[in-house]
Amino acid sequence: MHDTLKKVWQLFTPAEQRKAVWMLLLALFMAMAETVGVISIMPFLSVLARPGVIEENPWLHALYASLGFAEPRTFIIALGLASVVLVLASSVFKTITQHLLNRFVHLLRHSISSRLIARYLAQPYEFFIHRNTAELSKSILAEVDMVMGNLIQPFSQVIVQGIVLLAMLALVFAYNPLTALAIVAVVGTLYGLIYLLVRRRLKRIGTEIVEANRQRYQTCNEALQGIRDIKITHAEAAYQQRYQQASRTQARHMAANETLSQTPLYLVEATGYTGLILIALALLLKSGDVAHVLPALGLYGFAAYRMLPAAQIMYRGFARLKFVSATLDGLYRDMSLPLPTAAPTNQPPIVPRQEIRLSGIRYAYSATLGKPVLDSFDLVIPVNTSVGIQGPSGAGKSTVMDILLGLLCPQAGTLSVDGQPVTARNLPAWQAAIGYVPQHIYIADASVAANIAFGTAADQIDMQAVQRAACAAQIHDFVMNELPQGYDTPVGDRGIRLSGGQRQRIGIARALYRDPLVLFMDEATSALDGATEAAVNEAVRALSGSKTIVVIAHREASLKDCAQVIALTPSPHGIRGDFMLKT
Ligand SMILES: Nc1ncnc2c1ncn2[C@@H]1O[C@H](COP(=O)(O)OP(=O)(O)OP(=O)(O)O)[C@@H](O)[C@H]1O
Repeated sequence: MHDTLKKVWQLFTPAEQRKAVWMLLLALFMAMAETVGVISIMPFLSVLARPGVIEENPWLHALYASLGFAEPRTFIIALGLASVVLVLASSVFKTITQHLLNRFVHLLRHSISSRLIARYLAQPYEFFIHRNTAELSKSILAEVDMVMGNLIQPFSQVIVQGIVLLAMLALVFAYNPLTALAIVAVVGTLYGLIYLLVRRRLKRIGTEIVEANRQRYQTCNEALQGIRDIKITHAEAAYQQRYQQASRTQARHMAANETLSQTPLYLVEATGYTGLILIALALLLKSGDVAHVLPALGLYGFAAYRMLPAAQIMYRGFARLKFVSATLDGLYRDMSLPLPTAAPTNQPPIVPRQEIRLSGIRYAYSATLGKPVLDSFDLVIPVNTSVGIQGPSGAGKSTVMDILLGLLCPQAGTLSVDGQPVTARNLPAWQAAIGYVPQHIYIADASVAANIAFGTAADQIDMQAVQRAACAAQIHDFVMNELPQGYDTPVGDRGIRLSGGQRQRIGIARALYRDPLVLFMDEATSALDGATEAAVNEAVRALSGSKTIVVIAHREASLKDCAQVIALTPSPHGIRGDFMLKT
């Protein structure tokens, strides 16, 4: 448990840790207010039952005398009113404190999930090659909530209720130490035994629920992203079943968690009330006078009324700590991902004047570390020329492009621009100089203009640049003549309202929006008809008259205008780095 709490503590920023200490203090005051509220009824009950107690009890006597009461009846009324005021004041204080605690917990949820998404986004591209994106969404959206709901919120309650419990016990102890010890023994043994019995099961279902959640998110993601293939292959039932299985496991485990963390309440409640009746009978038999028994019974009754829920809430907090520990482990691991040192953002773009060069590149994907895709690979791209990269499927064309883009970091060799190596520090400056059209274009559910000016805030979109890029990409006429709201027309989720070729042209326009001097195109025109492809290629070349263009294409025709074509060929040893120059 110490380990779990340490992990939770480390999820907080230093400011949140300080705030947590304040919250702890507030919780302490809240518990004290609660205790004062409950205890304040005791003098009232005592005097009500037996006014003679005013003379016997020095505190009550001093109060009675100093406030100048003439008769017990008005004193009883005053005590009753004072108790009501104290209970009301304590309720107001508790409500305010509870709101502050709730605010703290929910802002913490917001802070942790925001920091988690920021940490993911700061990871190098290679991180996303290894991790399933549905799993990352699950961590940001579901697991932070799960940890907050099952751990931090209940834990703040454990503290408040723990203090209430201690205060009540102290009260009973002051009145009758033996009874207090008996309560500790009975309630402690009951909860302790139940906790020992269920904790393994809680941990197991807590681990299984992480896996069930992963499956739910992944299935949902796959089913909705691959809906076309699902429709064609009639795979709806298979996906539905996969989702149902995971969802049912999750539901069963959630229910088991609820039950396991609630069950003792009924048992302990029954034991508590049995104990109360036994104490009442014992007191009555001993004194034979109901008036003598009433204050003691009032005290035990109130103590039980506050203690049993407090003990239950504490037990539930500990049970949930066990249940959620597997989820917390995953969250803690991801929140501890190293943050790459942020490169300065105000560097001017690295615009090549002579050449872009790859030298001695070795790159192996981590899944196949022993089998590099590229080994001792060299490539020189002179500026203001267009270079084509050709080769059979799987030869490593996209890998070369990803290294040129700075998305993949080679294990050996360098990418340099005019002799200046591109490193993590100046990578943003290199990327600011390039435009890229990927093989699969991602279209956001936004307007045509927002998709072309991708990543630009809506009020900062340069419409002139949008139109210039759209004209070059041969999409301007379509946007103006056929879309109902022109550049403001929403294109639907992943551009579902557009044809493949239209999506591709939007991708090309996006790469051209910032009018980059270097343009990388990975199968960028493969979905276009011959005439449109020729027009796009011509427009790209003509756009500034002096661009360095690197094109990957399967089709010879797509590369016919390139000044040189590099053909990647797999070597007999599985190492692909040989290339031949066609001019
Ligand atoms: N994430 C990855 N993990 C492991 N291996 C990978 C990964 N991505 C690509 N590969 C492997 O690297 C090799 C080169 O892939 P790459 O995508 O660069 O080829 P390509 O020439 O662009 O192919 P295509 O023309 O089919 O797009 C392939 O053998 C592929 O299986």
